[in-house]
Amino acid sequence: MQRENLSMLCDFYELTMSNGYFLNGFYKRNTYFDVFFRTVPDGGGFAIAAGLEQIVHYIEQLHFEEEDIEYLRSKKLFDEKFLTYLREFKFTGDIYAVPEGTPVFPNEPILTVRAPAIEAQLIETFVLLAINHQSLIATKAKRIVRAAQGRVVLEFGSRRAQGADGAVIGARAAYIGGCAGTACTLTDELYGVPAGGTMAHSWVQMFDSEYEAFKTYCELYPDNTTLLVDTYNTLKSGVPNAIRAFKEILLPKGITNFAIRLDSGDIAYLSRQARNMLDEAGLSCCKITASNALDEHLIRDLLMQGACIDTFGVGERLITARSAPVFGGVYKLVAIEAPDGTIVPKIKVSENTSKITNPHFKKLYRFFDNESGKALADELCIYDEVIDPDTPHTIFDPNATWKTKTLTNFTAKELQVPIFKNGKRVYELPSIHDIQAYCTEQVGLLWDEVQRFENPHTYYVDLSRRLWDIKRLLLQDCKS
Ligand SMILES: Nc1ncnc2c1ncn2[C@@H]1O[C@H](COP(=O)(O)OP(=O)(O)OP(=O)(O)O)[C@@H](O)[C@H]1O
Ligand SMILES: O=P(O)(O)OC[C@H]1O[C@H](OP(=O)(O)OP(=O)(O)O)[C@H](O)[C@@H]1O
Ligand SMILES: O=C(O)c1cccnc1
Repeated sequence: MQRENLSMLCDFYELTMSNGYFLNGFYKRNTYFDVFFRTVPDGGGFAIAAGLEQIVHYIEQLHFEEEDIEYLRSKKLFDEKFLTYLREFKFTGDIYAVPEGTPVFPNEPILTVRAPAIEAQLIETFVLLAINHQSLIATKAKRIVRAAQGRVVLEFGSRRAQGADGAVIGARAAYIGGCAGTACTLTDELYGVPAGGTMAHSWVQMFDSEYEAFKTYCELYPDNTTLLVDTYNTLKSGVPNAIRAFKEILLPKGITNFAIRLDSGDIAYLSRQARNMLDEAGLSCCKITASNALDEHLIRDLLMQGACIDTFGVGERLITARSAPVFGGVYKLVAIEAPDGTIVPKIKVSENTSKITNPHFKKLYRFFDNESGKALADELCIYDEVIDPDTPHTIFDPNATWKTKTLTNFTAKELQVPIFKNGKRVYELPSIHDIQAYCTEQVGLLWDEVQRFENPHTYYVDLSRRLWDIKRLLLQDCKS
């Protein structure tokens, strides 16, 4: 969380390598690292980038305390001069990243670090954990929200999250992905994600009667009351008692924005029956919330069954991204600077061609069709390449180079923006509401074929001709 110093939250090898860089004279050598991922969770067509704000806070407070240095000394592995260097350690490099909420695709750099070797190495673990966690949850939330087809989705998962960060930061990411709010109070206090909720079964059980429980709650919280109707018998007692409480307590006050919540049983059937009962009682204003181990598949299924649901409360399957709980973002060295400042591209080779990295300090462009406004393809270019939108631009599939497409009436947008320059922040963090709105807008610019749940079209992430040539030469020259 943003108030803690998390400099020691790194894999131990970052420190042993850094000690080695220090002793081998590499530590002033500028390096370039890219963060990218290889597959979209759940077989989706796109992911949502998130986690940058936590990285910014982390970088800004990056330093080692005396007690950290004492701990490292106790390991008897680190050179005294390295430990002295850590005393003054701070981040002095550059970071470029796509803004949070941007739809992103496999193999493109979400974030790029240019920094002296030790600095770039030491931040690897935190940078990856922030992006991997929040991008995972934002991507899952976007799927769930899209399945709800405009209905409200609330994040209810804190109690089932994997730890405090999983809950608090996870709820932040869920909001970026389009949830309307969260049950997590701390996420509201820290990040301004609207917190709210309904009631638990314990409230209903506490009173002598269900009606008394409902009546008391309506009197206490007349605005936005949601009554949980499944503690005893949803249709025989829960809904009738709720109708009575609404009519006796809220309607006379002119209040009409209330709801019931269904949390067990056949939600499609119960919601249709409850809707009929509410309508017949003249309470068509009453909304219906549903919860109980929901996810995008169940929500789609419920809607296909004609469920009458206005709001979905989604907990465990969202906050743990249960169906695909790993966002495989990686942090790879793509270039180093020679002592004269020349940028030397580096590649990581693999038997598995999809794991071969894209070398060099790069730019990431997204092309939009000027007529439809839709995103056409992304292209990775060398850092000094400029794309002229007034000249036709031919892109090609890097894995099947004969497949080409020439773009004419297009806009080219650079996706990464500078976040840090020489260790100083140059980026103003947007509000969480602006991030959510940006995410909604940008996802709307993807073709439906890329957005669909099953077997989406693969969105093109191409390499410029220059980058492709450099990659090919590096692969030819590569020495083991
Ligand atoms: N109509 C439906 N179609 C598909 N899935 C549903 C439907 N109604 C409920 N579910 C889902 O079925 C799962 C289990 O519900 P089930 O009725 O077996 O248990 P429950 O209602 O939690 O039981 P309990 O009464 O003990 O709380 C939940 O994930 C729930 O969201
Ligand atoms: O199922 P999820 O998607 O995780 O949604 C959150 C669940 O948490 C609550 O149940 P819980 O049994 O923990 O408490 P309650 O019955 O006392 O509300 C709530 O009633 C939901 O069922
Ligand atoms: O407010 C709610 O209804 C709620 C909050 C957390 C978990 N389940 C439900």
